[in-house]
Amino acid sequence: MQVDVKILDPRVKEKMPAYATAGSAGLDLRAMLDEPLTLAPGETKLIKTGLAIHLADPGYAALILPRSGLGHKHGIVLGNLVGLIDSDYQGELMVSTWNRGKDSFTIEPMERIAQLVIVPVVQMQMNIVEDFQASDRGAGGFGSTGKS
Ligand SMILES: O=c1ccn([C@H]2C[C@H](O)[C@@H](COP(=O)(O)OP(=O)(O)OP(=O)(O)O)O2)c(=O)[nH]1
Ligand SMILES: [Mg+2]
Repeated sequence: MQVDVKILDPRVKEKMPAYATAGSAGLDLRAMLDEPLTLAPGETKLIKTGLAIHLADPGYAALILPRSGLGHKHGIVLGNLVGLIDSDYQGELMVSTWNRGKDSFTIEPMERIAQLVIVPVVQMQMNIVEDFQASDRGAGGFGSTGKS
């Protein structure tokens, strides 16, 4: 799918986000920092990516997700847990970077800090009803089907 992209930081041009393998779902986003940024345990900083995208079609959205290595090994995840990029958003993609770990972590300029995934979206039209047609599950949830 073709998406309009604006490059807001010339450094992006040298290292354009790319799918690492043919089957990759995510494009890695880089930290457009001027100097290394140390995040103390518990600290959150909004980091620029130097990129803007305009999906334009409400049938799509983009998600910003953590990278598994950074998240699992170093506790570097997202302050908003998941970033949701609306199809009509035209501003710079920003990564809320949260150190949920116990140690300080330093992010280097241009380091790949998160990944962007395009997903299909369905907007719902609300059909208001008094009762739902019965389903097997009904209102059961939160472990109602047991463990094994
Ligand atoms: O990690 C993120 C999350 C959001 N955004 C941008 C794109 C998104 O379309 C816009 C609004 O995001 P969201 O709707 O999640 O935030 P909000 O707090 O509801 O702000 P708004 O009132 O602007 O919708 O902010 C980012 O750049 N990075
Ligand atoms: Mg919103």
